[in-house]
Amino acid sequence: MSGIVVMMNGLPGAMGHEVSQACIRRGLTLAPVALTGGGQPADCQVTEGSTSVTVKLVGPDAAGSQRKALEELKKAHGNRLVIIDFTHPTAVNPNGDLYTSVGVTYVMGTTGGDREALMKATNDSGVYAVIAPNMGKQIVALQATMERMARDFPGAFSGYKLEVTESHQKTKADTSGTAKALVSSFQKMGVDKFEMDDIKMLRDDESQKAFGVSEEHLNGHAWHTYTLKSGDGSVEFQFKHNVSGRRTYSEGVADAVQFIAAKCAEKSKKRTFDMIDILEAGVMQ
Ligand SMILES: NC(=O)C1=CN([C@@H]2O[C@H](COP(=O)(O)OP(=O)(O)OC[C@H]3O[C@@H](n4cnc5c(N)ncnc54)[C@H](OP(=O)(O)O)[C@@H]3O)[C@@H](O)[C@H]2O)C=CC1
Ligand SMILES: O=C(O)C1=N[C@H](C(=O)O)C[C@H](O)C1
Repeated sequence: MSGIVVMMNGLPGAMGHEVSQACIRRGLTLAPVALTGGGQPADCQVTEGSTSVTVKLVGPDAAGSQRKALEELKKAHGNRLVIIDFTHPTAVNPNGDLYTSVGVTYVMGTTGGDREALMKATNDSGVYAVIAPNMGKQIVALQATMERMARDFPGAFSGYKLEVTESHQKTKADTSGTAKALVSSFQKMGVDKFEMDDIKMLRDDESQKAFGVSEEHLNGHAWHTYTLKSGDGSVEFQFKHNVSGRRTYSEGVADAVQFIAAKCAEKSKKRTFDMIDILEAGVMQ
């Protein structure tokens, strides 16, 4: 589908910039307005190659201004508009409610919040949406593999003890959504009692460096290690995915935007998707 316009909510944040640039590289049009958090400047500049866009930032302060910005974009671009959200865990549900009540297609990359409530609001509203805690192609493939393993071999790791450590930049507010998704598969494979609160989070420089993260990536990384040990300690499995920087996710977001715009255009009966659906559709670049 051509002529897609994306509204990048969460600019001028780290993912906001990465994703905007990926969308421009993909030939999508970046809307000159975006929703942001409190205390941000009036606008920001996104530059990719020879393209430079000044984006007006609409904060949550002025009542109704964020809704108005969405409604105006919807009026101007109709079904060619796709909203992208990489904001903050506390914004997941209010923003989801805003998108569904205005009736716009959206891609939610932000983690945290009440995921069940987000899914319910989205399914009930009938808007088209992609909701996923990780947009990196290979990590999505690992997630899909673990889901399949859990489906095909439930109990395969029964009696095993699980340990999960995830390290992210210290500004990350929540436990990794990706780690939670993988843990949910391991739980279905029968590991010993493991709660999401048992995920060990590293958020300080010293422990992150000891974990292997380089100085230059302390401000942007996502390192995950999942260790499964048999009851008698004689067998150990380890799964690891270490991402330094954020670029790998942004191409997946552009895939998600193109996928969901096409689903909306063809009036697909299924309306809510995750990244595994997109990987399975064979449209991740
Ligand atoms: N799905 C995926 O593949 C990935 C998901 N993520 C997730 O994306 C999210 C953002 O990460 P990152 O870019 O690193 O974070 P940043 O803190 O760099 O950026 C977040 C931005 O969102 C703004 N913001 C806060 N509240 C709102 C709101 N209500 N509406 C609009 N904007 C708001 C913040 O403004 P202010 O600072 O003023 O609050 C900030 O500019 C996190 O949840 C993270 O886990 C990250 C990488 C990959
Ligand atoms: O905040 C991040 O950086 C990331 N968040 C996502 C998560 O919570 O799993 C994806 C990735 O880990 C990067």
